[in-house]
Amino acid sequence: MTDAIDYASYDRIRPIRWTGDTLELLDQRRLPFATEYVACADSDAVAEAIHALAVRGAPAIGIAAAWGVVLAGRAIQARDATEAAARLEPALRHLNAARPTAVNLAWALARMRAALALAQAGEGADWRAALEAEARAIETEDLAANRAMGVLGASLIEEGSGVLTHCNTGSLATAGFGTALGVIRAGVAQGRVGRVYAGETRPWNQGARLTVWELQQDGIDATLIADAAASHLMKGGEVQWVVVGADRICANGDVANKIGTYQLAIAARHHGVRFMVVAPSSTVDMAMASGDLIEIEERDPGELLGVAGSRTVAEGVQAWNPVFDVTPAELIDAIVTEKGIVERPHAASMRSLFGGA
Ligand SMILES: CSC[C@H]1O[C@H](OP(=O)(O)O)[C@H](O)[C@@H]1O
Repeated sequence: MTDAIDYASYDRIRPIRWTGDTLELLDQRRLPFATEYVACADSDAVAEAIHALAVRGAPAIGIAAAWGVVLAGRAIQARDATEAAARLEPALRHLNAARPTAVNLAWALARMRAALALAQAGEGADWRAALEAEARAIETEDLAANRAMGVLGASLIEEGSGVLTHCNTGSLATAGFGTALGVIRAGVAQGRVGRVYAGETRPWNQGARLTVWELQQDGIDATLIADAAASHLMKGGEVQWVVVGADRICANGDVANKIGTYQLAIAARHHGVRFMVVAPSSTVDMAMASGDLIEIEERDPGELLGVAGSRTVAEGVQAWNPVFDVTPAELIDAIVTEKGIVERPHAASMRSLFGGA
């Protein structure tokens, strides 16, 4: 069934470009009406781009941070990998502080630290080359994982199904092809997904500005709905699966994802719609026991007070802007990763696929 998928045709959108000297990031604040790249010449610029959502999406921010470490390595002098590790630590901590919820950021930085430790063991081998090789490996592994998850997740979906997705989990949020959007792409190619619905995903509108634009580039018809229309859509029987991404998957199967995911899971269970979470194993955090321990990022309330720069709320009104929530494992029918599928996840089934912390 994978021969139905022309993966190369999904590679048109490249949110992260390493030029050899700088990191170019497709500015997702400007999409879909302007295609502009932010050129980052140092790791601080990468950290700022991650915090400002010029680049966003759990896997994508990990990949960008890895290249940020490569840029930091270009900016220091160090006799060997041991000295480099000490001199680079402030830059890694600054990158890690850019956003708290997606574990992929910390996971990628831990991979970069490990690459330095390995170079250290190699008696001061070319540690800059080791960092660049690791950043490239993180990126290529993510693309391979997405392509594998696409087919794996699609295999759960019966022919002609309707699917609702949330936020953006496509090429813009990853090294390519996407996580939940990869399942939708594979499912459409195989005739398993017949109808695609995307929630606008207030307040940053990742669904309205990014997901339906990505699918349009693929020639895939998607219907945009207001977040508030999701339960009404499910009640009408048009949707058999809700398919979403993740920012952190805990040891007991609880999942942090874009705000609004939790209420989609509640509505899905009420209406007999199945709920699938799709994420690479770099999003699994077996060291975090449950979702109530996850730090939920709260962003500027101003993101709620207007749209595209024009204010929609009266002056002086208070707003609260948590941008993630936690869906408990008992509301999830399947967690799909490149390592395999955990159906009806719980601590034991998570351990059997991912081992202990
Ligand atoms: C495959 S992206 C995973 C995840 O990241 C997004 O958050 P954000 O747009 O704030 O970076 C969203 O929660 C996606 O589901």
